[in-house]
Amino acid sequence: MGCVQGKGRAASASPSPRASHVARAEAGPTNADVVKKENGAGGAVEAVAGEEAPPQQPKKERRRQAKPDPRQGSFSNRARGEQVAAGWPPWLAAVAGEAINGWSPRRADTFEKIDKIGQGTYSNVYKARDTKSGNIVALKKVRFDNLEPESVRFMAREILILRRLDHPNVVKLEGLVTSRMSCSLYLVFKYMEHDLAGLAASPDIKFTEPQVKCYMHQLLSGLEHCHTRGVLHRDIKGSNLLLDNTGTLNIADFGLASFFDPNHKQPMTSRVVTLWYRPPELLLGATDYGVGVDLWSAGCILAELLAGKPIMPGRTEVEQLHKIFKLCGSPSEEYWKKSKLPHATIFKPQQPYKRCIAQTFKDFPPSALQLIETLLAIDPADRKTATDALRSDFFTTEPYACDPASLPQYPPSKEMDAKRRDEEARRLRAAGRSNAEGPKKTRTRERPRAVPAPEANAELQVNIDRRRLITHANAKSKSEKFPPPHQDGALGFPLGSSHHIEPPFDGDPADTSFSTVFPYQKGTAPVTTWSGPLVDSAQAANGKRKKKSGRSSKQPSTARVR
Ligand SMILES: Nc1ncnc2c1ncn2[C@@H]1O[C@H](COP(=O)(O)OP(=O)(O)OP(=O)(O)O)[C@@H](O)[C@H]1O
Repeated sequence: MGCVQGKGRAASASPSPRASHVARAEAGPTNADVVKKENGAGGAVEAVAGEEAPPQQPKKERRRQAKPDPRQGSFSNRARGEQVAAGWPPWLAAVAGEAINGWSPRRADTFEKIDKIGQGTYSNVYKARDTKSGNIVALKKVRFDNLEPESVRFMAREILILRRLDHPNVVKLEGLVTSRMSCSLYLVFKYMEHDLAGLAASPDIKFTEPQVKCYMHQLLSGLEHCHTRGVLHRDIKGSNLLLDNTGTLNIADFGLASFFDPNHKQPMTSRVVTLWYRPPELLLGATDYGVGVDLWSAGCILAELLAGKPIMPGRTEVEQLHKIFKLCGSPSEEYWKKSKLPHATIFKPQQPYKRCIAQTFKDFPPSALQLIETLLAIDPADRKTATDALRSDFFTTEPYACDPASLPQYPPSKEMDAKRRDEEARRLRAAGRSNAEGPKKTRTRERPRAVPAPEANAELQVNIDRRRLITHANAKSKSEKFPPPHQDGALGFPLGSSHHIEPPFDGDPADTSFSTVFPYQKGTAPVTTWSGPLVDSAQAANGKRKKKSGRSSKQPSTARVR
């Protein structure tokens, strides 16, 4: 992209002293700053930079911001100029001024890359050493293929949200790495050794009830904080729940998160949340939703931790809704009427489904079952709040949650580690050694992967296009000087499943993938088919079966919502 590493005058530490002031000033949403601006039909996302006024700006400057340029946000030219002078790249200052306000960029050469530890839809994540502090950190490199302002605004939204949050169970953004001449950006986080998906999928790990309570308490505490600060996470799943070796859980990956204000509702996209953890109202096209979406995902995780496997592993949106109705019952007549969900006419089953959570999870502890019943309520209003969940019998009756520090120290178990083990096992099998020591030695079980939030940022066409091209690298394990962002290219394979199976929605006798009784004990989880395609609900409902086709399976819905 023609970027060269410049001698950007980068300050030594980030956040700068002013940053903590900014963080304080950002404490808690106000009507003015909770301005969720997802795009309208086919439109671009409004400037994230306009979402909140910079704290403590001189009056004159605030007056000038009264009529902000909607494309540029409310940040003044002077402020942008100062940011560029401080070492920020102009493309970032131009559209993400608010997000970087008060911070100074860290230089890439002050980090030593150790390993690639994660790959997301929009990012590569590296373990690195901060040569200034000596700390081990995670660097999330956000890919910008050609610096489209919309992509940058999305990333700015993630940064703004992260800066608004400050809680022991929410990942903390410690700084940003870039330079004036760079085309990319690294987000610096504390390094976390595990993620809950990795641990839960490990055949050697079985959680006790106090351990499940410990993880759930931390998850719900983190969610309570997000929700009271006006943030919906919108992608709660095991691989986004990071754990360190002290047993602390951090909610991570705010790439799909959004500001919301229950008193000033703005329509939001329904195309968020990874499929297995996506609540029925989103599958039914709701654009007016709230904390219930995260609580549903939390309910799925609670049941998964107790059952030892994902409880509703749908391959398509249609199948997901079917699994939900079979387990949680179909919505009541009253709810169909009240909710006015866009896809109600398409998906309303002819015969109502009866709720059978209690029978399905009959071996679960009663207080856990009670909480699952609440969190997996079909009507989001019945899921109540994270605060209510924290006060439930599940946490106030024995056995109590264990102390995080008493949790065992686990060997590496990240999705990436598990993927490597799977790949190694596959390689050995392919080499004809499957009957010898291979599978025994690697002691792995292939992990199914949940379909990520479909068009994660369904709002953003450029990101959808990019997903078709995303590539990944074979991680190197040697420690090396961290390259400047612009030299650290993305590599690899196109994302997306090649399978494209659309099960019939109603009364499908072929659907044997869902076991209806879960013992409260982690058994050997079956090898489950992975990520299904993301299908357009309307097409699916029309019963169109698509052939195996990577491209069509990744076609975004053209319907867009704000
Ligand atoms: N602070 C951290 N410490 C250790 N590993 C991390 C950290 N942050 C992220 N990772 C790893 O990198 C992976 C991808 O990170 P993240 O989920 O933030 O990126 P993403 O591009 O938004 O991903 P996705 O497409 O899954 O939403 C995580 O699943 C995790 O394994």
